[in-house]
Amino acid sequence: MSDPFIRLVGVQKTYRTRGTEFPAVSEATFNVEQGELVSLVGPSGCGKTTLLKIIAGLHSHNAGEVKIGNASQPFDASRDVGMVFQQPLLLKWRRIIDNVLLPAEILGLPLAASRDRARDLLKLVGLSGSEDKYPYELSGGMQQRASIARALVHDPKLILMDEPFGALDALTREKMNLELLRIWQESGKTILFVTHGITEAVFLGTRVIVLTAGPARMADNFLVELPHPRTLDMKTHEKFGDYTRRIYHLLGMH
Ligand SMILES: Nc1ncnc2c1ncn2[C@@H]1O[C@H](COP(=O)(O)OP(=O)(O)OP(=O)(O)O)[C@@H](O)[C@H]1O
Repeated sequence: MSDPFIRLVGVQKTYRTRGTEFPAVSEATFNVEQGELVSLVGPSGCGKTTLLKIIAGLHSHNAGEVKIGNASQPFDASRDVGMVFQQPLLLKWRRIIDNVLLPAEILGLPLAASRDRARDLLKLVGLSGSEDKYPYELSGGMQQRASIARALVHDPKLILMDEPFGALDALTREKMNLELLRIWQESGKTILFVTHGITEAVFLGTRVIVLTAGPARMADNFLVELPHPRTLDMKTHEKFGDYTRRIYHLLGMH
C-alpha cells in the first residue's frame, strides 16, 4: 500500500506567550488519504485551527511527526495549500476575478492561463457573471464561494477549510454544504474541513475525526459509510443519527 497523503503521529503544540505556556494540542495522530474529505470536529478552543495551521506549515509543532505528500503526490506547502477561512477575506478594492487570481499572482503563475482558470472556477462555484463585480455587491454566501474559487486557483493538492460556513445563515450553509460536496467531487482535491457543526461534519466527511476540549486530544476517527452523492434527506437516515449521536456522546453532550 502507498503512503497516506497526510500523516500525523503524536503531534503536540504548546503556545508560549509572555512567559506562560498553553498546551493547545496534546496528541494528534491520524492519516488522510489522497482525495478524502475529512471533517475535524470539536468544541470551540480545542485546537482545531492550530492543527490546520501546523498542517499548512504556518505553525511549528513541539513534538511528533507531520508528513504531507508521498511518492505519487510530492508536496510543497508554499504552493500546494489552498485555505478557506470563516470570513471570505476578499480585498474590497479588487473585482471578484482579481480576488480569485491573488494566489496565482503571488506565486508568479502565468497570468493569462490563470485568468482562464479563475473564470472556470467561478463557474464551478456558481458565480459566472460576477467576475467583474466588487465584493460588496455579493451576498455572504457568494463571497464565500469566491473565496473557495481563490483557494483552488493555483491548483493546490490540499484544501484546508477552517469553519468556512460558520458565519452564514442556516439555509445558505446547507446549500454551501451541497456545493462543497459537488466541488470536491469535480475537483478531486483532498480537503480537511474544520467545524463545530456535528451534523455538518457527518454530512460532508468521508471520515470524521473528533477532538475533545483543549488541549486537543483525538477522541475518535471513523469512516462515514454514507453513499455519494450525499443528499439532504440522508440527514434523516438512521445511520446518520447513529454517527451524530456517537459524536455527541464523545463530546459529553447527552
Ligand atoms: N498564537 C497563540 N498564542 C497563544 N495561545 C493561542 C494562540 N493561538 C491559539 N491559542 C490558544 O490555543 C487554544 C486552541 O486554539 P485554536 O484556535 O486552535 O482552537 P479552535 O478549536 O480552532 O477554536 P475555535 O473553534 O473557537 O476557532 C485556544 O485556547 C487558544 O486560546
